[in-house]
Amino acid sequence: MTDPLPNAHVRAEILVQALPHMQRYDEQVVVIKYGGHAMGDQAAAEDFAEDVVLLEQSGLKPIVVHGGGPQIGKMLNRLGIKSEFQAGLRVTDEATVEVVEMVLAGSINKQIVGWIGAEGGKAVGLCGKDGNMVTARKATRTVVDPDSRIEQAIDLGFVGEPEHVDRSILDAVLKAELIPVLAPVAVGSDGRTYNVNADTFAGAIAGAMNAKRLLLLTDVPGVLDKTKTLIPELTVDACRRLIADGTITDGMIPKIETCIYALEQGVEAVVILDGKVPHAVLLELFTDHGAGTLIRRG
Ligand SMILES: Nc1ncnc2c1ncn2[C@@H]1O[C@H](COP(=O)(O)OP(=O)(O)O)[C@@H](O)[C@H]1O
Ligand SMILES: CC(=O)N[C@@H](CCC(=O)OP(=O)(O)O)C(=O)O
Repeated sequence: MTDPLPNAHVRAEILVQALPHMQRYDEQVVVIKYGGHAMGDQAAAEDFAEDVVLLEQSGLKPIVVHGGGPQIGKMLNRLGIKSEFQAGLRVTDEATVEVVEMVLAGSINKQIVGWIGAEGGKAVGLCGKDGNMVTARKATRTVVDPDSRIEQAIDLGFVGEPEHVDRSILDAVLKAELIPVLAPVAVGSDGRTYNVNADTFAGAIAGAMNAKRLLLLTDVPGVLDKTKTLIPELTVDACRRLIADGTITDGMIPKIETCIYALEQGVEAVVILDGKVPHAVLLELFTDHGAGTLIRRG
């Protein structure tokens, strides 16, 4: 007979092991970045919301930062606007930034707030523009022309890089025992809206909040080697070698750059893990074996 409630069993088993781990995290901030790919699975999304509520009830201070790349892509497609990426970032013109804000700070943000509410938690959905929480400068990138090998600057439009995080709003929200859910949209010194990569945004939040852990939930088990086997633990130096030899590519590059930045800012450890695994967050924080790839300084 099939188990009618397999995830409830997973959760119960995890909770038996959880107590000593909970003490380790007491009152500590944990930033959880929930990627757009991980969000696609409704059952896993509900488990995710349940985990976030349980963390808050256990005395931790979870902060959720969400992405929504695939969902933005779908909406742009419906509106007949072409998606273009350069160096892993969405080239964001006036029309695109409007859609990005609508999808991220509008529908996805409120959907996650709703999931957490349905699990008995109280979440507050914000973006970086609220109270000038996250200010951004225009992102600059260069690409090397494959034929001439000449480096060229590329204009990404309204793509931002976090410049300053004002933690006072987040402190107030956490003090009120509410769960912040943040969309990676920021404001520039020119008052314009900037689209920030969600991993980068999560790293800036984790750094500013002196988070104990930054968890990056994606759609792969963690960092994989050339044979597609999970690497359970990596140092910063090892990550740099894997980027240089082409093992780490595409969307995993901004994730690793975020990990390195967060560790430099004092975050104790960063974990990249599969958000589609039932109760991935609880497994990582509250069991001995953890999940995904743990990245430490060194
Ligand atoms: N070495 C690697 N290990 C795991 N994933 C990798 C690696 N190199 C590149 N990737 C790619 O990075 C993707 C995760 O980044 P991304 O698609 O941006 O996720 P998200 O939407 O969760 O932010 C994986 O689905 C995979 O295709
Ligand atoms: C500048 C830039 O690329 N911004 C991203 C923001 C969303 C994001 O990062 O979502 P995921 O985490 O699901 O990939 C974008 O427009 O797709």
